[in-house]
Amino acid sequence: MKVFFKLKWFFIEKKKEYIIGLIMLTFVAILNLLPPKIIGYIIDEIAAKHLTPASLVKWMTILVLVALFMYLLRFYWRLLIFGSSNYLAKTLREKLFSHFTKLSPSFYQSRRVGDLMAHATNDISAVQQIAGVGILTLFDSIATGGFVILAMAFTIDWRLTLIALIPMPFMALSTSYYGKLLHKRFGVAQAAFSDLNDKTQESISGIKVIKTFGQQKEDIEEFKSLSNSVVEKNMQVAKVDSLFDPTISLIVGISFLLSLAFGAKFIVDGTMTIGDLIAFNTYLGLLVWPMLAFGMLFNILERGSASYDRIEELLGVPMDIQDKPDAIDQQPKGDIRFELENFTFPGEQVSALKHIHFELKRGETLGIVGKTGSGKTTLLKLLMREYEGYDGTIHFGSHKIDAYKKERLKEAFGYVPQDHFLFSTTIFSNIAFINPTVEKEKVERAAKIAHIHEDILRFPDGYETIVGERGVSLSGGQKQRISIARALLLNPELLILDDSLSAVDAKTEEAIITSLKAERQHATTIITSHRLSAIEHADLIIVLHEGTIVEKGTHEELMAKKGKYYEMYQLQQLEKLVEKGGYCDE
Ligand SMILES: Nc1ncnc2c1ncn2[C@@H]1O[C@H](COP(=O)(O)OP(=O)(O)OP(=O)(O)O)[C@@H](O)[C@H]1O
Repeated sequence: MKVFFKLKWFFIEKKKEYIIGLIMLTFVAILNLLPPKIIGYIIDEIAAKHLTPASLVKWMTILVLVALFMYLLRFYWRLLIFGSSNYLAKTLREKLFSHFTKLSPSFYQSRRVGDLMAHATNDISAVQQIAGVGILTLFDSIATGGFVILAMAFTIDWRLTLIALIPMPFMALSTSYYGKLLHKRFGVAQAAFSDLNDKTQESISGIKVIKTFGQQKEDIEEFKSLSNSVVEKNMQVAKVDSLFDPTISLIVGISFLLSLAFGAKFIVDGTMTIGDLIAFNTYLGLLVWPMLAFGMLFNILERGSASYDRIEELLGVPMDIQDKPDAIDQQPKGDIRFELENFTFPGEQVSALKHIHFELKRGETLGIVGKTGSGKTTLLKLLMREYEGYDGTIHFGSHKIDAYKKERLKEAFGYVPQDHFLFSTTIFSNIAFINPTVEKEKVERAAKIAHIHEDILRFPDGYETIVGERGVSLSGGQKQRISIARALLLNPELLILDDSLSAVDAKTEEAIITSLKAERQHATTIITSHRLSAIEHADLIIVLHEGTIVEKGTHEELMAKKGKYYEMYQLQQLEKLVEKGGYCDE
């Protein structure tokens, strides 16, 4: 029942609908009492040979009118109560989705997508049940059941009512026991469903890899085994679920038996009429649903409460990085200054970055090179404030990055990540992602700087060509260049290319870099790369090794130093030479 209290905010919001709906349900419950009473009365009239055709027509008309009125009331309460429960599902879904969009990368690293999807579907529908069927069963088990019992006791016979109610405590005990069992098994079934969801999501996303390695059969087997596990766990739920109805029917049957035996005795004693016994038994029949509802209520509340707790737990996951109360509502502009002593990822022992000190003037280009795992992306993530908790400071313009509102800070970046992502929509919409109504000329201009315009014109529908699963397949280099165009469209204060030229050939790389230099003379650019040709032109180059800067300077300075950069340069020249078959055209 505590879950109703937890959902107080929703019931208050929808109080009008629930109050009107429950008033209608009360009317239905009261009107429900009339037919048995009328039928009992008619039978007694028949037995006493008092029934006239006129009174029969009168009672029949009343019965029909009662039925019609109940029909209308039942339609409207369903509309109000079940309609509101849909609204609860919609509100929770939106809250959850909006919260998901604000959570940090570390949250997504620790949670499985399949799990999150299961929460957003199964758990929400279990909570929705509380506000719909849950309210109905609560009302029916207490009010409808209560009215029927009162009608039996006060309008027919209180002795027989007490006798017929003897088996009831057993029902309360068994439903509560089944409820607990169900809660446990439902949790297990839910976990199995999450695993299956996860597997499906992973298999569909990784279908190319699965096919390439010819692992379809193994994948299908694994899927089958998870699917079987879901069925098996749900069977365990169904077993308990299936015990509910027979148990309740058995208890109701005992009630009928008792009422028939003792009712017959009371008729023989002359303390009860046949009509009364028939009316009593009809009431007892009306009691079956409230009793079933009582059992269902436990079930719905157990499931819904566990689901609501899980949803609340997710909604309670704090956004890792929050704005300060006096955060600056202004987009940062200007020089970038790193004075970072140490950064370690949450839960890790070893530092990912140490002693990172450099300054980049507005409009300059920074090149970051280093072996894989040397900390290039981590440095960028800190600059974009995806992680905090480091020793030192990072300035952007005249303030530290954490002094700005996060939204405003983000606006300053045009970030092209290593693992670029294109949506299954048109090329135009992919580039115009941040501003779908932008003019075509601007999109084309960005595409020209990223040297993808010509490629796009060659596609069947030009900029309207659909990419991804529903459309054309693009090469890695084309995808990278579309991602670059997307970032360029923002005309960002700081453009970040995180190894974003790795899949384009050397000539295209050079052309892109030349256009970027010409277009972005007054804005800052950071390029990380394994290939030195991508950063050779930079105003400042830093060489990272095991999370720390081992060299920094311009290309010429670093070459003159004959250190790590020089070694990398020589090695890459040699590689180029080998690729060309041993001839150097310089
Ligand atoms: N979220 C994380 N949690 C813990 N460790 C991480 C996390 N992200 C990266 N690391 C670790 O930090 C180190 C630096 O990783 P980073 O991605 O910055 O390297 P990189 O230089 O960008 O490599 P690459 O060139 O392969 O992209 C690596 O050892 C990596 O395993």
